[in-house]
Amino acid sequence: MRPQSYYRDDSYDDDDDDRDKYQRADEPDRYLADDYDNRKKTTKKTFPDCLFGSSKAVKPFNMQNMFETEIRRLSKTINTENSDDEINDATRQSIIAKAAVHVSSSLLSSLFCDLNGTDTENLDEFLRQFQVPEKFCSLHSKIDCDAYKDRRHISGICNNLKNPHYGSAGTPFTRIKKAVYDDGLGKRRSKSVTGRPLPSARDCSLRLFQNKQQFSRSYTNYFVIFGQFIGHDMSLAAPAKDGSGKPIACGCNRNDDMCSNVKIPPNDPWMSDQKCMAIPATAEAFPDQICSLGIREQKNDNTHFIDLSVVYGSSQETIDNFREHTDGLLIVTDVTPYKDYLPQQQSGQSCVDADDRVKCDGRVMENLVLTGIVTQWWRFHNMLARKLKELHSDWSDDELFEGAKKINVGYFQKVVFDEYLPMLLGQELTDQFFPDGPTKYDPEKIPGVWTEFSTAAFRCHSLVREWYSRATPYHKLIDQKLLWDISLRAAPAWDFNFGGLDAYLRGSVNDFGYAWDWNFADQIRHHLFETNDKKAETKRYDLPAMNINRCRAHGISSYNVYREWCGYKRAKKFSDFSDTINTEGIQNLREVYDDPDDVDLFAGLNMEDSVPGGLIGKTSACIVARQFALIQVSDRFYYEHEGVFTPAQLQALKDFTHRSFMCDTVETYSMQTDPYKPRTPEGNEQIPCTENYATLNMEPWR
Ligand code: HEM
Ligand SMILES: [Ca+2]
Repeated sequence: MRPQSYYRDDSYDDDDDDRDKYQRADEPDRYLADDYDNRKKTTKKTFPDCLFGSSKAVKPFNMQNMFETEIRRLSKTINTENSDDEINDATRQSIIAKAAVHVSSSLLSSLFCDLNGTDTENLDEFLRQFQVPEKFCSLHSKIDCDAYKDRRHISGICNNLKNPHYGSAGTPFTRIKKAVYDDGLGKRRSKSVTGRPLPSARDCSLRLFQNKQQFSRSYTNYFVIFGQFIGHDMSLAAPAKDGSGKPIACGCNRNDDMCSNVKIPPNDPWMSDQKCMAIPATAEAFPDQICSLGIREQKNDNTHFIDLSVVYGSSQETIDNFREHTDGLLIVTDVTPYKDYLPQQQSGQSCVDADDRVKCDGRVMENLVLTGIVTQWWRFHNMLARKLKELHSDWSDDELFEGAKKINVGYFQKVVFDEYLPMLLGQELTDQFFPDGPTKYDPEKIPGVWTEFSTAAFRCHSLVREWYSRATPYHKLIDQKLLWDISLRAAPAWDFNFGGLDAYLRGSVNDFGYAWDWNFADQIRHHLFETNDKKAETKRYDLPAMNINRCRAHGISSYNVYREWCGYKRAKKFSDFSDTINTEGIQNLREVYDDPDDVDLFAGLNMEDSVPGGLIGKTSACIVARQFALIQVSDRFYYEHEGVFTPAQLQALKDFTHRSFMCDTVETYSMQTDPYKPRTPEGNEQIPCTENYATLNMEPWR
């Protein structure tokens, strides 16, 4: 039995004409960006009367003035709040981004007189006509890319020589479809197309999702967490910061656009002891990569490229802290006789289980398998730097560092594009989106990570399992831990009696992942980051609910819109979903949502059947395939694009097998040929690392 509604007791049987009952015939369909695009072509821009000639209208309009006044106002508030703190660059940036949003709103209120009731669909178009003055937006600044002609900049700038900022860290997520917000500007989508409130994201999660612990026999947990690692390379939604640059502390009573809290419905069987999940909003950003005004967008703190941001960071400051500054090496923690660990962070938050000396990177230590994967690429960097040093004893620290980084990123891209993606998408979609291997670099393409990709399509959270095995170097099972035991916790990594950190990596190539469906592990749906602290307002989180909530906060259109973008018909009634969702899934959706156009993207995607031959839902696969194709063609340094590697170097990267990489970077006696796939007695058996092993052939780099 699926749980009943915990939130809305007025849930009613859907009959497929509900939409018409609640929506006036002449009412614009606010949620359909495609319709918007079509209308735009045919209708002329019309603004309310009061735009011109009204006493309220600002005319002539001086953007620079409005900006300066707004920034002065905001800085003043900050100065009085934090008289001791220096205003640093990040703070200035955040003031300016805020000012942009404020100026947008005040400009709009004066031009449109009254935002309520205006045709909000035109706002974005209108605002985009104005550029933020140059001195307020660093993206205008001229950059000398000469030094980066043949190596990547740490922040991703100069990857595109024509538009140096494209794809760099701190630029906004781009979008497939125009944002839909309640007020047209940035307020989280909260209403059904019928006008009634949408159910709370937690309510959706409770009623839509289950936990049947369905395993997939086709991939390992290592494959699953590798996906998390890739996602974290491309995307880091910047958390909103307060005036002094500190992360926002959200409480359940706070109800402004800095927090995206999720309400807990009454009678929630798991969370009745908390009122909400308090969640900081994503920091706002200029709407495009050229500083126009416009409606709210979200900031990506990582480079959008696939360039191992999780390993090297996205800023000079970060990487400088982690470099040894001799021989191109990264700092490590020596745990002889085992392979090196990541360096100990000097500052930041403590891990949950540790005293104040052990700092925890919330992202790297999200789970210890992920920590292990980051460690593997860290170790590999140092292996490469040492090998390059053997070949080029005269190279400087910088040359060795950049050389090793380039090979590391190149090999990572090989694994992502040649191994991970074909398996995730299936051969059919891979052939469709990557027909002749990599396409030529195209500087006109904006290498943007789409908010729909990072907030929904690539949040493969239904694959996340409950229990995590530890295994010996001979792959004998030691024991299993709940996600909770290895999430933001350092101690198990130091537990060398049970194999230390690498025990989890070894376990992950033996464990299956969960299947793509609407089953989510209780560990992430009811117990994520659970704390025993009685005083904590948020005692635990629900990850699928957070995903749904994030979709709404990021102004993401409904699932229906993306179905259509992927070539399926836009559903007018729930049963029209039947080409992507089975009967039971459709029934689930019908019980929760008023209208097919209400279905949140994340929810819709996780009700879907998998793409034939692939491992994730049909629409997700379509979005993911297109996203990776876009990132590939807009990445000047993509490993097969001209000039990055010589043909012999490329061949060496291709010949270096994933299994040998595992043998090089994991403390293990043996490994299966394809670590993404479960070991089988024949075809994918685990064989000793001493057999059929060949490390990366460095001759072409001599
Ligand atoms: C143990 C497993 C995992 C945990 C505990 C976890 C947890 C989280 C959390 C807490 C967030 C932020 C949610 C929010 O505030 O909106 C997040 C975001 C995300 N997750 Fe996961 N995740 C896991 C596995 C995965 C996997 C397997 C994938 C993909 C293959 C994935 C892809 C993503 C992506 C793309 C984001 C957005 C990142 C951003 O833009 O900041 N995650 N995850
Ligand atoms: Ca990146």
